[in-house]
Amino acid sequence: MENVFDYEDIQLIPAKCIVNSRSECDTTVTLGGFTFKLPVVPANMQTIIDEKIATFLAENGYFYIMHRFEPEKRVEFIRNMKSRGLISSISVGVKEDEYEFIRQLAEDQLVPEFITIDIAHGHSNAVIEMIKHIKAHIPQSFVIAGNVGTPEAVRELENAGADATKVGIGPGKVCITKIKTGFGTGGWQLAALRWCAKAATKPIIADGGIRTHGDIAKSIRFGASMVMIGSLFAGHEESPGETVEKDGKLFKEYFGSASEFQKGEKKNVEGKKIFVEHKGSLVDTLKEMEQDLQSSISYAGGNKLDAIRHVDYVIVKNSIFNGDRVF
Ligand SMILES: NC(=O)C1=CN([C@@H]2O[C@H](COP(=O)(O)OP(=O)(O)OC[C@H]3O[C@@H](n4cnc5c(N)ncnc54)[C@H](OP(=O)(O)O)[C@@H]3O)[C@@H](O)[C@H]2O)C=CC1
Ligand SMILES: Nc1nc2c(ncn2[C@@H]2O[C@H](COP(=O)(O)O)[C@@H](O)[C@H]2O)c(=O)[nH]1
Repeated sequence: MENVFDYEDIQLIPAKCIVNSRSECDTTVTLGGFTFKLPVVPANMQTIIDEKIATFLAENGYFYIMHRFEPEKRVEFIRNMKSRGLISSISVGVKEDEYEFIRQLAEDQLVPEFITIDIAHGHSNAVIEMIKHIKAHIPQSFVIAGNVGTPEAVRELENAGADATKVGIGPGKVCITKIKTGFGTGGWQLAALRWCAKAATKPIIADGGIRTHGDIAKSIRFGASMVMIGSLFAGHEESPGETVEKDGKLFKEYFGSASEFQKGEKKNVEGKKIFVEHKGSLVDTLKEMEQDLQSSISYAGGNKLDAIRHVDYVIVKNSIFNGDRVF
């Protein structure tokens, strides 16, 4: 692999502005035949999304993926979303029970619009078999498969029938895969995304490592159709994590899906728990993300998201922040 870089190492180069106001810039994106307000999806993790947030996002035109850590609630969740005329978007694993779950959905003719296969090492026969199983039983569902970090993996999952692949092994804020295994895209997630996107014939979701709203634009530039984000969505009033007070300040917990806290046991732990500062309302963050992305589109010299895909860039190697803190 030549040129290896990450979000911090890149700056996008402005092109002549064609709008009179940033509000003219359109941040919408289409995935699986549906149009969403932002090319952003909160991570399918238990401290990031719950049924209430999923409903809010669906009602307001945002994409969401419900997590898979309360498997017994999924059927009722899909039924509820459908009864309200909302998109249902769930996650599955690859263990035996999940095969039965998919068969059950098919039998009940309960078709989620989106199914995400969510495991750590997605370049595996386990994921390939699950993609085929879903496509055999509920072919109408849009299948997102992951996570992967190489073009070979993207091709194999696409060939197995995945409608989109999710790229990112180890760049997450609460990830310790890189430390515990020595593997992953941590530290070069943006370059890995570019590498994978060159091989992809279907949409790619960039997952993990987003630390600023500008990183969303950079992900789009390097080939993502959608960006999955955990840490920036943690710590909101609405976030499911526990709230704690420390020295008069409010914090909320954010833990990894492969952490001891999620698993309830210390086995194959590849995630940790952190406390993030309370951030206020999720609505405000979504609004700010939209405004920042509208601004990115204007700097790209266009009025649609696609303009960002064509801008030039420079590699500045860790010097963007010039020693400053991000916020
Ligand atoms: N994006 C990322 O960088 C990472 C994300 N995660 C998240 O943590 C959660 C748990 O993930 P995961 O442990 O995969 O889910 P599961 O615990 O459901 O495991 C899925 C299956 O894959 C097997 N498996 C897991 N890791 C590997 C591996 N490295 N090699 C071979 N087989 C493996 C498991 O068996 P067994 O446990 O017996 O090995 C199990 O059969 C998910 O939500 C996932 O997205 C976790 C790590 C990295
Ligand atoms: N290695 C691990 N990765 C994890 C774990 N739980 C979630 N994740 C991944 O992180 C992203 C979110 O990243 P962020 O930088 O935006 O916070 C999430 O979507 C998963 O792919 C874990 O326990 N270990």
